[in-house]
Amino acid sequence: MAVTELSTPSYTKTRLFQSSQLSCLSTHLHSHRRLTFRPLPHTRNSRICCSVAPKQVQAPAAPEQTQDPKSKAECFGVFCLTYDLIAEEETKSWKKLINIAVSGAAGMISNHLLFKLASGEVFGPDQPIALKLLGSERSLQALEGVAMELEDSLFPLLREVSIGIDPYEVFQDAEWALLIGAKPRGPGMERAGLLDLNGQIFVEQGKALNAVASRNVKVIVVGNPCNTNALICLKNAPNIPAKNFHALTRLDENRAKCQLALKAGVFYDKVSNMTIWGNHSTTQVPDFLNARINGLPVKEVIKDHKWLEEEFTESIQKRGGVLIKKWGRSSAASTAVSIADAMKSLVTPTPEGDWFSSAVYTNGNPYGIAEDLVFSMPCRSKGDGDYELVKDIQFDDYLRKRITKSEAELLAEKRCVAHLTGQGIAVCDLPEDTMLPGEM
Ligand SMILES: NC(=O)C1=CN([C@@H]2O[C@H](COP(=O)(O)OP(=O)(O)OC[C@H]3O[C@@H](n4cnc5c(N)ncnc54)[C@H](OP(=O)(O)O)[C@@H]3O)[C@@H](O)[C@H]2O)C=CC1
Ligand SMILES: O=C([O-])CC(=O)C(=O)O
Repeated sequence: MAVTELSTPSYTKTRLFQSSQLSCLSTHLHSHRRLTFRPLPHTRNSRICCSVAPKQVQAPAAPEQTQDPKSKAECFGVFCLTYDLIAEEETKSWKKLINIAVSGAAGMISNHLLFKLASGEVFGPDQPIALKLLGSERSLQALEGVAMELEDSLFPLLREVSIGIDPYEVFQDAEWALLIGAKPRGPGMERAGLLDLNGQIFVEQGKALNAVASRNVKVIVVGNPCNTNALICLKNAPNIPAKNFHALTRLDENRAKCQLALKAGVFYDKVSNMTIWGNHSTTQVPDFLNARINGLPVKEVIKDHKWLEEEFTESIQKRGGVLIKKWGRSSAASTAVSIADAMKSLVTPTPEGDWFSSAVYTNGNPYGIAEDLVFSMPCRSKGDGDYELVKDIQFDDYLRKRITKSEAELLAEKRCVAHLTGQGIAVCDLPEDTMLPGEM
């Protein structure tokens, strides 16, 4: 590939220059989606950048016709350019590129999340990223629209974007997999039907992660019912540590912190140690026994314990549904914020004495919760992507009873998807047709 060193080695300028000049190239590449562009190794610390003259762009290789282009993950537009990385002082200190795969990438949550990730908000200003976006036949065109917006955003840290509809392609070498895509429950659909339908998606995606993702990929399942989808996914990915799978309950934690702050008349950064226990459903348990406001137990600050047990608890369990009634669609922006929070909690050391909630695999948990579930619990991280469960937690009868109810629900969901987890024949005896937060 011919590359020319620009006289002004300003990284920002270079990116702007490229993008404004390359719209026609981008179009050209779109109209030749069948062509395969052979990427050069992604290098760091070299002092050359891509230039704008057509000859300076890597020439497309001869078309390879062996694979159906629809099933192949392809780089998108300006992200198909290969160039040696710029030699700005800034980029010399950049870390190694990380691969982030996102399913449901054309959906509403992703539409917020992708831009947060690309901005550097989660991994910091020295962490370049590659986004690998999974869509479907039905969403492929919308996915191109998403990728076009990413192009137009000129994010310096966003080095690669590829889109595709085959998880075996898209999840290749993924170090993070954010599994957002799932079918919403339609009118008249039983919860068992939803578990089965979405479960099939997570069987396939678990198998694909197992086959092609990084062996230490961190997986966050958002698509509902997220706890049981995460269980299905991890059971179908036996070569990836079960500990690496999370189901998102950070939105519930954030909601609970906000409502406690409101009641106590403090700003929400004063609320800490907030655990959500159990399922991301209306049986979830926002734990006001162990949470703190200004470092004090919540029950010492909010004396109205009846409010905590009844109004507060129910308002968190059902907040997603209330929001849907007002908005006409489910929480997307705040969910994206909470996914970013959940990721940051794993890559940043947890502040001393505090913790965060995540639904993780119960395997030797210290709380007596049934093993082999994905259950939201209090976690701490050293910032290395891993976590440990918090040990010094108090329980009382109220908390135990509520946790047991959510546990029973998850055990029933597990029996209902046994055919998808390799654990025998499914028996759907869901105790009551409890709801996702958004179904109320
Ligand atoms: N855990 C949590 O805290 C929260 C979870 N959620 C859940 O996140 C998920 C995504 O929400 P959101 O982005 O708002 O939803 P959208 O409807 O905007 O996007 C969902 C995506 O799921 C994909 N999908 C997969 N299979 C189907 C199917 N059979 N029918 C229709 N779409 C399908 C679609 O992408 P494609 O066609 O590319 O496959 C679609 O783009 C939902 O399951 C929602 O319930 C939402 C809020 C909070
Ligand atoms: O059910 C949904 O899609 C919405 C949801 O999970 C929530 O808002 O917590």
